[in-house]
Amino acid sequence: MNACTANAESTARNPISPLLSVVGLRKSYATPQGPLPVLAGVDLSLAAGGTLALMGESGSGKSTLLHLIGALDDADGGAIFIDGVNICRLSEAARAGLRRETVGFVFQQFNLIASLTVAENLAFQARLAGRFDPLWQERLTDRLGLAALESRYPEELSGGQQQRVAVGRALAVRPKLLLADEPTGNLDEAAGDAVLALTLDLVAETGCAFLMVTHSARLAARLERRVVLEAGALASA
Ligand SMILES: Nc1ncnc2c1ncn2[C@@H]1O[C@H](COP(=O)(O)OP(=O)(O)OP(=O)(O)O)[C@@H](O)[C@H]1O
Repeated sequence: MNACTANAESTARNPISPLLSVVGLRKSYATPQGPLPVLAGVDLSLAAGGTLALMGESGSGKSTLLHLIGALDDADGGAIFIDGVNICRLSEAARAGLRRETVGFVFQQFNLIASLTVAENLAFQARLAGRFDPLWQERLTDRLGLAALESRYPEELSGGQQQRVAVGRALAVRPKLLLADEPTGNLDEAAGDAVLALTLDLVAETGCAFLMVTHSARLAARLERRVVLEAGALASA
């Protein structure tokens, strides 16, 4: 049982909660100078199908928060409910299942598998999750403008093309929540705009919730809501 489990609310499932609900989340890192507090009681909620931009200065803890929501790291206290389940109370195996099936990730570095083609990269997560759907893969490939590139390898793609594959790979699983950490941070403005527009279209089509970390107020304005992380807590932007 981790500290997050010990401090979380006792109710494991809350049927009326929004898709994502973060309650009093706390996280510090151990450093040689002592604990570095990063999140000091973060509260956040996101409805199914909603889109939210997470902003804040460099080092304010945006990636830390995203990693906790994606069950990539453990909190020190508080609770994170996804679809009514407090993920802090899950076993490591159940958290791995959540990362595979329920939560999709897109990172600034596209993180494609170099030895796999575009088509194989697109299908990779869905096959792992036992959710490969050839019709959905075909639709994603078309919608993302990747049909002519299916047999290429990542090194033969532009950054924008690679990120479109990464978005498709995450959505091929039909996750309930898509988390993106600066997904356009390595792209020029035109390519970044195109990737975000496609992502928002597909997110709307699948009905999944979308939480995106960005430094760009211009891109954040494309999402329904914006919050800013400051001094360990969130405020509306
Ligand atoms: N594993 C770690 N160990 C110690 N300190 C860490 C660790 N990971 C992050 N930090 C520190 O925690 C703070 C928050 O980092 P985080 O990466 O979450 O910020 P961020 O808002 O995403 O920053 P950026 O916008 O620059 O990506 C920073 O001061 C960072 O140095």
